[in-house]
Amino acid sequence: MKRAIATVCLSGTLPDKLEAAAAAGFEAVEMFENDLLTFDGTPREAGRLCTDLGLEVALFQPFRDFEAMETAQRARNLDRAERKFDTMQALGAELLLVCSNTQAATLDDPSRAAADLREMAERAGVRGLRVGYEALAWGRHINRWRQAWDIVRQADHPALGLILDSFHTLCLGDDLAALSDSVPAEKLFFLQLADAPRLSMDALSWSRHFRSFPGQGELPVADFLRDVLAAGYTGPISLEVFNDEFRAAPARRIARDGLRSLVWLAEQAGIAALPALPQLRGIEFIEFAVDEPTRAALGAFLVPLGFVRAGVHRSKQVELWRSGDANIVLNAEPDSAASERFEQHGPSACAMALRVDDAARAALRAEALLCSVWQERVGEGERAIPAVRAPDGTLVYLVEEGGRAIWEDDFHLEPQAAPSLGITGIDHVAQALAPGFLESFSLFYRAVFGLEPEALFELPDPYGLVRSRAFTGGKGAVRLPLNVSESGRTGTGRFVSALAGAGVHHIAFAVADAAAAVDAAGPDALLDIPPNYYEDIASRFPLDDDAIAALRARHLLFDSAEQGVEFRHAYTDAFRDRFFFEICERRGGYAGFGAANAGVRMAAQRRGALSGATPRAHARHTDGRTATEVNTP
Ligand SMILES: O=C(O)c1ccc(O)c(O)c1
Ligand SMILES: [Mg+2]
Repeated sequence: MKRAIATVCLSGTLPDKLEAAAAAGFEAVEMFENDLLTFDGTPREAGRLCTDLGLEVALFQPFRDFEAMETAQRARNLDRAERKFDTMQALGAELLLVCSNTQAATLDDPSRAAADLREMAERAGVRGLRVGYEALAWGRHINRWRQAWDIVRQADHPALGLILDSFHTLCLGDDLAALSDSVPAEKLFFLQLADAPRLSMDALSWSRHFRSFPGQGELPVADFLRDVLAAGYTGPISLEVFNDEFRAAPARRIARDGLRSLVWLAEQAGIAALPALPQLRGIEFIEFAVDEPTRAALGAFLVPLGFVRAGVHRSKQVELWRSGDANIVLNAEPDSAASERFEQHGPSACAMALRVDDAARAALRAEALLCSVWQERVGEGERAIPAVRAPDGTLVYLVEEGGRAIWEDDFHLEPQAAPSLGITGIDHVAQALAPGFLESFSLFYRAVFGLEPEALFELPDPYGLVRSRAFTGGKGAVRLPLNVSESGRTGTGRFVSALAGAGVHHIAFAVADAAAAVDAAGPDALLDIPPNYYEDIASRFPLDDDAIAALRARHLLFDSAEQGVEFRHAYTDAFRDRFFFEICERRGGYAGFGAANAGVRMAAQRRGALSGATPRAHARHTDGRTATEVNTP
């Protein structure tokens, strides 16, 4: 089955778009008329460009406002069609998309529409061309595929068929029920696919600005594809996405995301197999790129959370820091992926390791989904751990559970002090993304690791809104909230600009008892929360005075989904106004992230940043000792 992409999906000039589509591996394109109009060359030259790149022009579009007009306009429209047929023949495109008429002047007369389309198809057929009719969701009289099909059936011309577009059907809450009973396979001329987030707005604005690739949104596109294939469709599967961010992003990245979405969708629709999804067991470690001074500072910053240096790498300038069962790797090795990251971005998380059932199979799946798989050079006797590159270049290591822990192979482990905070592991890792990366990351985590999107939250930072959607998998073993802010002044926005890119913004450690953990960390380790917050908590939740007092005394934030399903959490200040840490306790299967508290947290962190205060957790150990000394009894 041919895979195609509409030129409108991609940024740049027509040659940029075509090169990106070909480089990603598409076999065909839909030529948008506007991309041809602005191309500095003839349609024949555009066609040759496609041929040279190995791309078929599977469709030319759109042809608008054609059918069911008054008589005078009808003649002009047919002339207009003839001119476009000339263009198509020069271009080497055989199929024209006619979208349903949106003009106020169009007649509500399906017979007229059928007669007009029949005449157009007759003229196309003479030239060996074909016409496909698509119902736009905002068409004046025709906005459902069933109406479009009634007209195509009535027109009854071999050069006229139906074009299906998942967005136009799914955005209206419609589906393809009865498609295979009503439409013969040879009348299905073309298939366009797009996903979108569920938004409540008019269909036209939604379609023109917020479409996304399958798997990046919330519409049941895989079901849609399955229904079209069940009806016997064998033509190209083509992506048609109008998206403000995609238009501005590098064409090659977007084209690759597009093909990744089709590879994944083929699996979802049951027409192709990929190596099975990994079983996710948790987050084994987070790795930070540091240099020597930053390593000491970050180590010291982690001490109040119970972290101690637990090991030193056998051959590299890498340390393992550990609190309970949570692992943080501080990598200062010159000439490594981490040092490259440090040079470009300063202190930042450069890798995350997921515990999986089968690392080799997970890597094969990632490769099948067009991800680059990376392998750091290893020393004698050290473990080779494959890593997949996330869309921002961060490495996602694949660590197999069972057998010897990687730490035993690669590190000289040091005897540890007893864990003082009761940290049981990494609860979640939140990433701040530059605008335009949310769709890329969503598809990456969903397709490669099977993480599923949770509800979307809008979090009020004092200086702008932050949009947040968490991806979770392995029954809560892996939780990754993704945050995006259009404003450069929010915590998320400042982090993204400081980092010149996306990255891990905070790491939450799971504890069994948040109150005990805060007590163990000490009164200054965690962020102050204003008293107003606790007045509000008292009004929102059925907590008694003692429970409120216990939260307030420890600056713990609280959330509850229902009786007994509760979340208690607390944050550090940000390390150098960059990333920060959280401890959290889940009770009764609480599955969220305390989104309602994010605004309070962001305001408190902003106060800290504006007052120029030394990060609290850091301040405890500015007594002249280095992080290593602090850890050495
Ligand atoms: O937004 C539009 O006008 C438009 C045009 C052509 C299409 O195929 C489509 O799905 C939408
Ligand atoms: Mg369309």
